[in-house]
Amino acid sequence: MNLSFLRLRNFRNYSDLTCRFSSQGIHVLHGKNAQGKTNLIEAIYYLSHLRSFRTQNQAQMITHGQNFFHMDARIETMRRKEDLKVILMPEKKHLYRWNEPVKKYSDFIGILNAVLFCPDDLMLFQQSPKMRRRFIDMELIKLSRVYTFTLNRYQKLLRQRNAILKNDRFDPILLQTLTNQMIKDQVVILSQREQYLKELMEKTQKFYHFFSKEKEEIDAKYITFVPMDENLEDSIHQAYQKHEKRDRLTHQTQVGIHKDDIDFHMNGISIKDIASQGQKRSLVLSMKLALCQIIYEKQKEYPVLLLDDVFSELDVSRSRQLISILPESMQVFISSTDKLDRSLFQNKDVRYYEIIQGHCKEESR
Ligand SMILES: Nc1ncnc2c1ncn2[C@@H]1O[C@H](COP(=O)(O)OP(=O)(O)OP(=O)(O)O)[C@@H](O)[C@H]1O
Repeated sequence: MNLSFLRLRNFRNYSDLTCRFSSQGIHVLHGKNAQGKTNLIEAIYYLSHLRSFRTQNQAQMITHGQNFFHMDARIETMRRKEDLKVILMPEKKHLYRWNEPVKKYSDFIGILNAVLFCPDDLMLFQQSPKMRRRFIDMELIKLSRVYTFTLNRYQKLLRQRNAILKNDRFDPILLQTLTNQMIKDQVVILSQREQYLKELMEKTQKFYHFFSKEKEEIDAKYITFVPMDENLEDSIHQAYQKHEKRDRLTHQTQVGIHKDDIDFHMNGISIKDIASQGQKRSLVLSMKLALCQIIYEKQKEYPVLLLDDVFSELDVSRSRQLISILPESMQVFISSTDKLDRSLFQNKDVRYYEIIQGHCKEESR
């Protein structure tokens, strides 16, 4: 999969930018600080996820003094071409595929499948459990329609259940009906989350060893409120029965997958307590490469890989290792303040784009 064309209007410091990219190879976006390199990476990420990795407030992405942004993109996959358009106004978002409006975000997310590494990813281990659940959900949403549907329904039911619990004179039959559906949904969500994490970590471990040459055992445990075994559904039922009194007292659903967490560990010790910044960086990069591999195995083509400022803290040997394991057929965007010497890329196909104050100029090869 690749992004072959991008036009941005009123997006951050790009008033009107048109770019064409080759279908594979490494695209180096280089330039001084505050010129718009990360803004460009953010725009591509946004087209894939309909959210930014830098802000919750999407209106911040609209150029100061304007009241909308406009993105047009051409995505090419092995099977088809896609024309995508997003128009964002402070209160509204309009999505189009081949100029036809797209009503549901879930029908748009993942048409462009982009995987991002950015320096803030290193916070994953320190952040709240919510961010670690999101780390899994963001990818499963793109990989499985059943997961997306089930997770959306679960979240809706959870809101309804909490609303019912806030009313002292609620209908117990309605509460039980909602609870039963939530239990079934959690069986699906838990199974998919656990399976995905297992696959991700198996692949991560291999990348980590190759990439960093370190011998540590890397793993992750999915932490939930019930044992993950063949009696999963019964165990969830029992947990809900056990907590029903507390749920009523606190007017909140006390147990469920909305409280789960992931414990990443190295040689059996929690990453947040033991790993150096360099080890965390190698690990997160390995997870991103593992994810690209999972996507390739499921969809028979690589996602677009976005590496924001990846080399600033990597030593030369790790930088070379990283470049050497990037698959030839994957389209990669790398932002950097340095122009990154061609020799770093060995024999890889590399193109340079200079970013200066919201303009992007491809350099002749
Ligand atoms: N909504 C906006 N409207 C106009 N300009 C904006 C907006 N948001 C950010 N900018 C501008 O974008 C620039 C920052 O761009 P970006 O974060 O892409 O920098 P960068 O090239 O990645 O720099 P660095 O190497 O320092 O990370 C700043 O000049 C900032 O003022």
